[in-house]
Amino acid sequence: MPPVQAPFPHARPRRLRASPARRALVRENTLTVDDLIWPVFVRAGEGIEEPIASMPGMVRRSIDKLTDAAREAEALGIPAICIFPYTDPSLKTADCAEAWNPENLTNRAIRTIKQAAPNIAIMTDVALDPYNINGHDGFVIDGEIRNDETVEALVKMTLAQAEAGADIIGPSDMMDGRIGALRQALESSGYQNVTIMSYSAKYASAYYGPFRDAVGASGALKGDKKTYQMDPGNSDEAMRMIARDLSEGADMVMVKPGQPYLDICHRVKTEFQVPTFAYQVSGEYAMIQAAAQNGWVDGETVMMESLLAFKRAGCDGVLTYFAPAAARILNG
Ligand SMILES: NCc1[nH]cc(CCC(=O)O)c1CC(=O)O
Repeated sequence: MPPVQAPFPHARPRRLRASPARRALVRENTLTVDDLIWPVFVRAGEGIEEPIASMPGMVRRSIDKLTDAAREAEALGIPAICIFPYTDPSLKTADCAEAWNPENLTNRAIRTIKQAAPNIAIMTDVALDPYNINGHDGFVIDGEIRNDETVEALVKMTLAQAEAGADIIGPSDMMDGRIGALRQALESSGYQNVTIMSYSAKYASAYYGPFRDAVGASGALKGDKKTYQMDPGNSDEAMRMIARDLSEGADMVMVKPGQPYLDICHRVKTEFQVPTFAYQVSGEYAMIQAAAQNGWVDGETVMMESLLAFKRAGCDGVLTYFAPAAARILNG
């Protein structure tokens, strides 16, 4: 039944907007610090915070500095960080062996942060691109992205991350069958409590450009990712990917990018009623920062509005480079 509304002037919708108190009482959705996951970039060295030109305000940190940042995020009440490595080009190979090296940057960062900030959950990225000489998320053999060989490598990568202490595994590779393979490997290796947040509906998007600079993959990438990431024109396909990943053992699902795909977020939550997340990706962040730096928009207000929109669309949380800035505002 549609909501009953008296005719004007008995109904004046503006009455409910007439003061901050009344607006607060009837607000349907709110953003809280509990909704935030902070993606961060780690690099080699010590004492380093290196600015990322295409993501104003974001830096690549050496492990010691990243650990300080994780402690600050924990103190702000941010529930999780997500670690992405900037891999030295000399460590990139066609067989991507660095991806499952127990001593790679990500795994060392996980161990150090676990000690220093035990209450923040650590999420990782599972895909081969930071380690791949050609910048792809999967193995390239004879010019083709190979699915099944890649899944075997992702299993090794995941087990190394779980061993290091990762709480949430984030497969972002879009290979077929990887969720089932990762879940089975985690179960049989004693990691029953490791959570999988699947990048289930990940689109082949130009909004990832600044991220590829941040992890040093832009120069390496040959071609595009359209044979594994989804076509931006598709919506039903996203529902099939979500259903597939849930049936293989994903605990949480993600839509990526975020703001241009809020319709997908809403469909996922409405059709599946499962923990649903969005990734406000690097290009979304860069666009807001660029406009704010030029004085064209009020950066803080646009940031908070963009994050609230994810809640309204039905998301349980959002991966956002704005997490600390938003948390500071929310904490007052
Ligand atoms: N598998 C890699 C990965 N994991 C997260 C992002 C993008 C994040 C962002 O743009 O902020 C990407 C880039 C890509 O698929 O090319």
